[in-house]
Amino acid sequence: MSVACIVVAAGRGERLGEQRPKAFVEVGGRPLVWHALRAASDATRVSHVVVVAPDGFAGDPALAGVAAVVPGGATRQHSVANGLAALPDDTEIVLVHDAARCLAPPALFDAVAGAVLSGHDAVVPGVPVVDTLKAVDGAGRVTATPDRTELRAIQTPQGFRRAVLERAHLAAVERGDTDAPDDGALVERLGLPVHVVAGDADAFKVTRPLDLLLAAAVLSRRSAAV
Ligand SMILES: Nc1ccn([C@@H]2O[C@H](COP(=O)(O)OP(=O)(O)OP(=O)(O)O)[C@@H](O)[C@H]2O)c(=O)n1
Ligand SMILES: C[C@](O)(CO)[C@H](O)COP(=O)(O)O
Repeated sequence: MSVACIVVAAGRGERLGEQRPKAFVEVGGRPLVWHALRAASDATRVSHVVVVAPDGFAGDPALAGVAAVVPGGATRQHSVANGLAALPDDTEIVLVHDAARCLAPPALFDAVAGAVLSGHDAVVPGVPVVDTLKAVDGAGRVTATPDRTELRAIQTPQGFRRAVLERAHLAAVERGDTDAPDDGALVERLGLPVHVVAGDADAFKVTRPLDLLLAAAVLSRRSAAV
């Protein structure tokens, strides 16, 4: 079955606070999106990669060799929809990955694709939550402390049977949803099951400046190990 991966890289990166779009900020001498694309290409089950790029970056050398480069949308959800529209006709399984999770290992792409191939229509990787989480109301008062053992921090790549993901995005447009937190949430809103597989500590999202230091440390650890 043909597996394609959409790498979304069109965000601004407001929380990182750099001049250039976050996916084009460098770590270990290469842009985040370069690392993400390399991992997607190194995954044995992925046969086609589409990257969603910010305005003015379609010709950036970091994207060289990628099968399709498409423009970003106003939100992550719109960017994924643009990537979906550019998939080859024979794609049956779609992985959606954040360029910001630039160090997710190829094995994680393969594990997620494998779970879809084994019969789950929607698969998200997740890791146990390490902090105690509390729900808080507008007045700053705690309203609940959910049981942490039932919570997972959800990562990408997320994997879907193509028809399910397309249906989920179409239904979102019909409902007027524009900014879903992730693609799994759109499938949940269809009332369909979403399966969680084990995530990977290296698939953390580069969001704030401290995350860039962590990414550099992970890359150093990897190069010391070879
Ligand atoms: N309109 C958008 C917004 C986000 N993304 C992508 O979605 C991923 C996850 O989003 P996030 O980490 O929130 O990135 P930004 O939106 O860039 O970050 P911020 O909210 O800090 O601006 C990133 O790879 C980002 O490039 C995208 O392709 N198009
Ligand atoms: C898709 C995602 O990475 C899953 O954890 C996350 O929801 C993206 O969130 P953000 O608000 O775009 O940082």
